[in-house]
Amino acid sequence: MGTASESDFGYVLSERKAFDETKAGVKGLVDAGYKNVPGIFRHPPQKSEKKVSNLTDTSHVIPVIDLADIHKDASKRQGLVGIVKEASQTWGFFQVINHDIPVSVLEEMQNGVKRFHELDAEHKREFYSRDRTKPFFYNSNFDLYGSQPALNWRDTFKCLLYPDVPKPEEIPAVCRDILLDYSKYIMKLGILLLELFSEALDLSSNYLKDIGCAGRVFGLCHYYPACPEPDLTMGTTMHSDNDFFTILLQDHIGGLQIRCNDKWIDINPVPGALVVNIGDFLQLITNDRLKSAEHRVLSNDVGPRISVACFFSPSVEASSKPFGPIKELLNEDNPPKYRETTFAEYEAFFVAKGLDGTSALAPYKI
Ligand SMILES: O=C(O)CCC(=O)C(=O)O
Ligand SMILES: [Fe+2]
Repeated sequence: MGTASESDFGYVLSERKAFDETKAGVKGLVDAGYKNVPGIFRHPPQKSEKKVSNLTDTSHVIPVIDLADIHKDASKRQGLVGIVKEASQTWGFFQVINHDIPVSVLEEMQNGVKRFHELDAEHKREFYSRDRTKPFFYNSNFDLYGSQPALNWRDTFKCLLYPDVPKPEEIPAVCRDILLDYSKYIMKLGILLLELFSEALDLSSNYLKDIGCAGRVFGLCHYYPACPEPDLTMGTTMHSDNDFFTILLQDHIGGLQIRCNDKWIDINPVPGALVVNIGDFLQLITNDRLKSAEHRVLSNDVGPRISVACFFSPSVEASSKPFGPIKELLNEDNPPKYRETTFAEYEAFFVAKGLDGTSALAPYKI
């Protein structure tokens, strides 16, 4: 795999394979001293869709919701539910602070992810896999063999967090303790968010939890190496998440953007905050009451950028059961907008398609 020139941009299966077989990810390219982005990572020009700063235009500020008062009294809670509802309907994204996860835990989680990705290549390659059923594995570009035109400048490890965590010996020692710790905090916050989403929909507090919206949770722990030519590639191409909702921890580097009215809006890092976003499956079961937003991550000449995305999905058993718009949310004026589907079918479609910029929800629209 030589250094690519401008002209050999494109989908070259043999080069993707050669990259895969290094089992060293994008970090391996950087360590090998690549000064140019190889052709398989070169995206068609898209950053010309200019970044929009949300600093000057207050209509583009994604809310930062302070959860400190959530258990204080009913009217405070009602107020917060209103803000969550508004943000989930308008943006599909918000940030939360005072969420009860100590900053020391957030920092150690980022450090643990960094330590894993910076293990020596020989040790790390033992964990390299494309077997999605494994409770812990790492690779680069889950959709490497998909149809998307170019790869992303990112490596990822995936760890199951609920209902089971991997056996201790299945998790590398450098991130074992913190993953086990983080999973407990994330479940608690995830259940609270499901209560708030339920209340925002005028359903009973436990509704979304009881239908299995926190049946299985896993973390995607991303490492975006500094990129020598960041304008030629992407950290993560545009997509919406294929789950009910996601709790995302991002570091201080930035680059996460959401798409709104054909503009890209920055989700600026806020110290101590977690980003929450609605996934396609919550949009489907709420019949478009809550919206999943398309988002992407720009690559950067500064790095590595670390992020941890915790995906809330149906349990393995519930993945083969049909989900459709919640009956309580339907009436004559609000007929179902989606046909029923199983999560397994939807997920298989999402994975086969890869992050090619198209919607995985569209085929289920009535
Ligand atoms: O790294 C990020 O900030 C976002 C990652 C993401 O969008 C995802 O894992 O679905
Ligand atoms: Fe995402």
